[in-house]
Amino acid sequence: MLKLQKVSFAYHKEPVLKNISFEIAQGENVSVIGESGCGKSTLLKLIYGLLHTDGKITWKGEEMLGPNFNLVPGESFIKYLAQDFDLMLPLSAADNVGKHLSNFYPIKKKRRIKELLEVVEMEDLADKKAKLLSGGQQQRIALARALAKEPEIILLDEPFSHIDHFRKNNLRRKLFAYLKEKNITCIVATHDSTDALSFADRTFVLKNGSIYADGRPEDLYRNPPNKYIAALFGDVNHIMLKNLKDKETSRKRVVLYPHDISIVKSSPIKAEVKNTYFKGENFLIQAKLNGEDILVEHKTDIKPGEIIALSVPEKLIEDRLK
Ligand SMILES: Nc1ncnc2c1ncn2[C@@H]1O[C@H](COP(=O)(O)OP(=O)(O)OP(=O)(O)O)[C@@H](O)[C@H]1O
Repeated sequence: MLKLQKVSFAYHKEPVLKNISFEIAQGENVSVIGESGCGKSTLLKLIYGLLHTDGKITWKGEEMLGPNFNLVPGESFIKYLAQDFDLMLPLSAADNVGKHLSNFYPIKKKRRIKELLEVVEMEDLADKKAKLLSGGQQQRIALARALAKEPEIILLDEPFSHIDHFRKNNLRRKLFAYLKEKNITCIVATHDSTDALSFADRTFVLKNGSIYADGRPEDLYRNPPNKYIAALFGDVNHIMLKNLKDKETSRKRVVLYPHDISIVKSSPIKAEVKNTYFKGENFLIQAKLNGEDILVEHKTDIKPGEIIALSVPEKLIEDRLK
């Protein structure tokens, strides 16, 4: 188990992380989400041992003492994939992957490099120099290198940020299945809601230097406690209740995703369409509801200027207000 107790950190005066405590089980996949600058990378660097904290970080009961006590910062059983990939550019893709593997068993080493290149779908480019690879290809090689020595914990900072959509989904499925199979504990700092929703066992939301929410991704998505959390998963509305409910007088607002709101034949809730955006399977309709901007998902295009009637299930509103 990875355990953090009262971990705080400041680069200068202002603390970036304040009294963070949590436990992560071996083999668990945790995603860390939060707005840019909230401290996701800093948290990973603290766990890896690049930054010092007065708090306590333990793995399987052993305290990790951090850079003030280790000659070479960074724990050997942890791999940290930073946002800059730190590859050896003159070396080939394969040599980068095998950089930390022992030369004592050359056949074993070759087999391991091949296995890893397959995981990141880079077998065809094994002999190409890293400097000649694209950003996404370099990122995949850096991922393979991080896995090479089978770490006990892997810390991934925006691991798919340079990889195209087409490849990303397949790579994600392969990588996270591989980590589960090997029981490698994984923490992913990400802006990408798919990383958080589809693959994580648990999601931490960071805000103002603290763990603002800690839960199953499904629960955080379905019942977002507030707009900040809902917005991390995509477009979100924060609508005045009185614009949705007759006789409502309070100033309460409710968090609703665009797909929570339906366009119906008739209803007392009327809005004027301002813009329509094609989103593949659906259109995102931007409309004005009593002066408030509202986003609604709909199967077909609707022209600006048209008046639409909207409906939201009562039960959903009640649940979101709880
Ligand atoms: N080396 C540094 N020196 C001083 N301040 C830093 C340093 N690195 C980060 N910071 C500051 O610490 C805060 C947290 O940064 P961090 O990189 O951990 O955030 P993040 O959530 O990972 O951001 P992003 O999502 O944009 O990658 C930011 O305000 C940032 O400006």
